[in-house]
Amino acid sequence: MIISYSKIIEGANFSPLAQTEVSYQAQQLICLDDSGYIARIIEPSDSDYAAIKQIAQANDTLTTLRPNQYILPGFIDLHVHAPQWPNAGLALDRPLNEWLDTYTFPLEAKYQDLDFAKTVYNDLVQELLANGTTTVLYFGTIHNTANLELAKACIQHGQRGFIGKVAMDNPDQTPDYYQDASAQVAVDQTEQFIQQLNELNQTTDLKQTPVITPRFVPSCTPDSLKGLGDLARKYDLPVQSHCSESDWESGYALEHYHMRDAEVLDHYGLLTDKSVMAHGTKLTDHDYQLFEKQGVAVAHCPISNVYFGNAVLPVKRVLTHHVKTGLGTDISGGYSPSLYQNMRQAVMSSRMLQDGVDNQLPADKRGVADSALSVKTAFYLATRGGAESLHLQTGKIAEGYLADMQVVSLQNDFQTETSDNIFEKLMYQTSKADIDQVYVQGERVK
Ligand SMILES: Nc1nc2[nH]cnc2c(=O)[nH]1
Repeated sequence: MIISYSKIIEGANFSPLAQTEVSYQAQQLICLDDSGYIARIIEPSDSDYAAIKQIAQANDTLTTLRPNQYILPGFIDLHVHAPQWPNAGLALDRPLNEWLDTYTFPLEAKYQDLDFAKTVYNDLVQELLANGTTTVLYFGTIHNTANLELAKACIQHGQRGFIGKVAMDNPDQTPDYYQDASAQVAVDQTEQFIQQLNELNQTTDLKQTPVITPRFVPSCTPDSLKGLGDLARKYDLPVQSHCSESDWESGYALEHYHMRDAEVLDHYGLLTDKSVMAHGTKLTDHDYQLFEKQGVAVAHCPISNVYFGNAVLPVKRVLTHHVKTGLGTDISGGYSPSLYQNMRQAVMSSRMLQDGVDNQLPADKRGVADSALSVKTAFYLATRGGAESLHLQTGKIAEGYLADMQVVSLQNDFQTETSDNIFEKLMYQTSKADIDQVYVQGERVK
């Protein structure tokens, strides 16, 4: 049957097939329905290709790509601190706890100023979209009015946001100018934000999801962790936190709870199949087993981990344990808003893990065998890995998936005889300026 679609994009596309495989199609019609899904993909060999293309041309709903343009799924960033955007690129030479106290908490405290919040959040959301990122898992601040501004910026500019009011009530680990006044306040404000966001969602088709967000074990008290675990269960919502990010962080849990920090979060009901834990550089095999059992995902933040992680996350090992894994920029522990840059760093860090870095050691003692990631796996993490972590039907160019896509130009188009060459060049050479179009749920947002 010949039907018309709300938009059709004609061109070549790459899409993840599996953790180590990517599919390439040289020419297809990607047909979108009016709820923002890919309704149908039509091959040039299909008998109705020409007729459907002609209808779209007549309706002015066809976009035909140039020969050097490629469609990719939109990226999913699993870890962004929205309020830290003004600090991107600053102070990365300090250890995590010092960086938080000296640079991060003073900046986050400023978001009681709504004008400041609006300015920063509008800029950040547009910047991430311009970099091809269509869904983001955000930490906000402790301030609900500012967190709502972040949600409004996502709606206005057309990005799918998962947004958490940050809970941090431990007076020993948070400054008095930036903390929740008590565990009860942290939990009540989190519940209030859930309700406020649900109300805001009545006004839009692009739903923003509230996320339970204990900052990390050190900045919360046992009472707030327990209250937040109860909320996660009551509302069946995603949870995000930092877990085993550094020697200091994992040491804190051992010293104060005599448990690993993953176990502390699990004890309070915060590890569920909707939980996304950032970093995890210090997780053990025992923790991976716990994550697999509970269905917890890891947000791998390869740039940030170079500065604060104290180790390289062995992504292949994590995947071998069947732990869902995606990528995060961790602005501003990571300096770049681009998941392309993070895919590259994921590959580079994994190769350094495999070879080792101490040139005084013999080759066979220097590294961790079988650690190197391919760029195809990095692409998987930025697309399907993120989507699986958030239970989203996206991250793939396929029928029945959300039409979250980016159209990228390959400028340096020498040596492009094979689709693998084209794919590798796109992964390693794309910059923001090469991302020509971005679609979220079928709407063009760049
Ligand atoms: N990278 C990073 N780690 C944290 N641990 C607790 N808070 C933070 C943060 O803002 N950034």
